[in-house]
Amino acid sequence: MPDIDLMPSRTTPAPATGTGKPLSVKALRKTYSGVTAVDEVSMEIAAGEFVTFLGSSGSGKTTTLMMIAGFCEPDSGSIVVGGRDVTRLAPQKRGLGFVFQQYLLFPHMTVWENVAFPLQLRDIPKAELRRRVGETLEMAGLSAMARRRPRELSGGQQQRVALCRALVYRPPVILMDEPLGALDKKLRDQLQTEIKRIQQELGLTVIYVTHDQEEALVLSDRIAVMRDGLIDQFDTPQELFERPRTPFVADFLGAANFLPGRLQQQTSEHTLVRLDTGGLLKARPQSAMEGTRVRAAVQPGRLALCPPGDGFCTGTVETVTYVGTLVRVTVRPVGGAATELVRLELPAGRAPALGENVGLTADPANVSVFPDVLPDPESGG
Ligand SMILES: Nc1ncnc2c1ncn2[C@@H]1O[C@H](COP(=O)(O)OP(=O)(O)OP(=O)(O)O)[C@@H](O)[C@H]1O
Repeated sequence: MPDIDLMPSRTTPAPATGTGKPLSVKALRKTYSGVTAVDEVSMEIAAGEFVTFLGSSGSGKTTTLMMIAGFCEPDSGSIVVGGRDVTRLAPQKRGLGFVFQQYLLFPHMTVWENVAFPLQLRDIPKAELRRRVGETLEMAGLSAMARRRPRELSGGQQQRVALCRALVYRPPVILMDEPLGALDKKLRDQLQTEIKRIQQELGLTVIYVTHDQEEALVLSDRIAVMRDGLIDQFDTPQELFERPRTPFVADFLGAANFLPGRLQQQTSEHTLVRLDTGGLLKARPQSAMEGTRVRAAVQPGRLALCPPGDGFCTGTVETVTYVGTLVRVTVRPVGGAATELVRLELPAGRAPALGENVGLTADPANVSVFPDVLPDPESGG
């Protein structure tokens, strides 16, 4: 973590108004001793958008955020905030708000003083300051704790104070790096809802970093799925789910089943895949060549049971696990060489019996097809 000065400088320009693009990133690149951490990341973020960088550890999320914040210098590329190129500006001159996993509150100051500090730095008149701090604390449910010091607060309350301090001066963009990472699951869920509510109420533009898929799905208008320093796909949660562009996205977001087979027919309406288990699976149209090896991806929640012989595959139920109102089922397909279990998520009322012989079916609109990178078994490779 760099030496962070969280406060805006007195010369920070007025935040951009709610029009146009508050943030534009072009071809950002960063290498560390020959290792590429971020490789040509570009994106445009609209006013009021909640955008999340999602990816596994080491995918370049924090490095990208730190370059936008100004704590890490890019090798190349540019960052434009509210129409102004800030690529070479110090963090405190970019006028952005920050919330990190570590709360970084001033321990000797009360909650009120912590939140008022950014406004004092900017010489905001006293009456205006009182109004804005009061409103911000109220919104975050912290009014009753205004006189406490950080050590007298829980982790969740401290993080709310940090959030208030970031939004009290209404920066055009707020950057958050795993802000809920140190909290337990229940508190995380509660604060996610609060962050989303405040963001929507104030129309804030937020860039958020997390490795937690569920958190990203709950919070985001758009998610940039990152892998090896690159954005695999930058889309709405629904698009990522329904139209993943890479196997990585399908797997990372939906823990998809990948069913190997060969592309049999391609029309403008659908793609037909002859699965290795023998059945025919209909998917949405793709741009792969007929005859090539492919993997059909379908999420567990998008599969349904049908009578054996009716669907794209028949198999035996191996496990049935109840998870609240859902039931997780695994099916061992019969036929062909494929032995991978197929995972389903069904409403609890539709649970099959262990050992039952079932058919599997899926709406073609929910099936993606990707070229297979594995050697073709029929070519002897
Ligand atoms: N200061 C540094 N020096 C050398 N390598 C670095 C440095 N910071 C990051 N890296 C490397 O750059 C890559 C991207 O790191 P980054 O922290 O951006 O990933 P991340 O997706 O945020 O991961 P995490 O979720 O674990 O924080 C990693 O391979 C990491 O080891």
